[in-house]
Amino acid sequence: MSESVQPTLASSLASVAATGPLVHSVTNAVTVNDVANVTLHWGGLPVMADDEREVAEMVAGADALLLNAGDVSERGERTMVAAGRAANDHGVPVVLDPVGVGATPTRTAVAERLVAEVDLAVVKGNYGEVSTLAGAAGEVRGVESVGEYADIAATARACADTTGSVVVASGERDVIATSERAFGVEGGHPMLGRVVGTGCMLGVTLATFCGAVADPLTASVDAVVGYGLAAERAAETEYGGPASYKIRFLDAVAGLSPEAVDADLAGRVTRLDG
Ligand SMILES: Nc1ncnc2c1ncn2[C@@H]1O[C@H](COP(=O)(O)OP(=O)(O)OP(=O)(O)O)[C@@H](O)[C@H]1O
Ligand SMILES: Cc1ncsc1CCO
Repeated sequence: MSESVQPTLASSLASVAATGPLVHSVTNAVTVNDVANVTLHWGGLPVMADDEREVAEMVAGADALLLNAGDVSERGERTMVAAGRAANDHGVPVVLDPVGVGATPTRTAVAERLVAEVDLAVVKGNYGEVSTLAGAAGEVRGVESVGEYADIAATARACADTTGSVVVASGERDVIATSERAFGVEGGHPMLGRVVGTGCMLGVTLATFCGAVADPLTASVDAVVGYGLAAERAAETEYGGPASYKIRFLDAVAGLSPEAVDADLAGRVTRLDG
């Protein structure tokens, strides 16, 4: 049995526009500029503070926190734990992107510590990362998911159970889960898979929506649907390859105003069994 869920993207975009959420990202050096720009293009305000002395002060005034574990270091781990705890103290929603968890024991230990010590609103990973956090067999090489995932819906629900958060599992088809329910989201474009950092940009997109929309599941569904829509609009332009596609994608995000969103997004989000 499956049922459709109607996304509320226009309403969430209007909330982001009205709030202009300050999104504090503790993130990796590879994709930091793309993460900052996509935050701004959604209508949020990016800040990348990552000094251990400053993060608690900065997050106190933020609307959402992204913890992206793409750069593991002892200092980075301490910074993320401090930022996460401060966010919890101030009721600021936290999105965790456990980049590369499962690739090395060190990355896995850092991600597991963050899950244990920080209350998370959303965890976003590719299929391999989500499977690793769920305790299922996941295959992560570097930061890429490489394995076969027969029942990612059930695995994402198990991950939601383990982490106590909404889980977004990215791949050819994104899956969004709580411990009770899982949804599949149609849309997006294969070009996203050819650009480094589209997972990181999805993570901060989730944080931006969480900074303006109170319910993390609603924020996640609308963020993933909006991300996919922007990817499709970018693909309709005349891009020359992955590099220019990324620029078109950022432009498409900036162009997605509430008025510019198709009314009919029905059928994109489907309840999954499992
Ligand atoms: N083949 C595909 N078709 C459609 N969308 C895709 C495809 N591959 C990836 N995507 C989209 O790209 C985005 C990033 O997902 P992906 O699983 O590649 O993240 P990731 O491995 O964490 O990325 P990165 O490490 O480069 O930041 C998601 O929105 C996902 O839906
Ligand atoms: C390639 C890479 N390595 C660490 S973080 C990162 C960015 C994509 O996740």
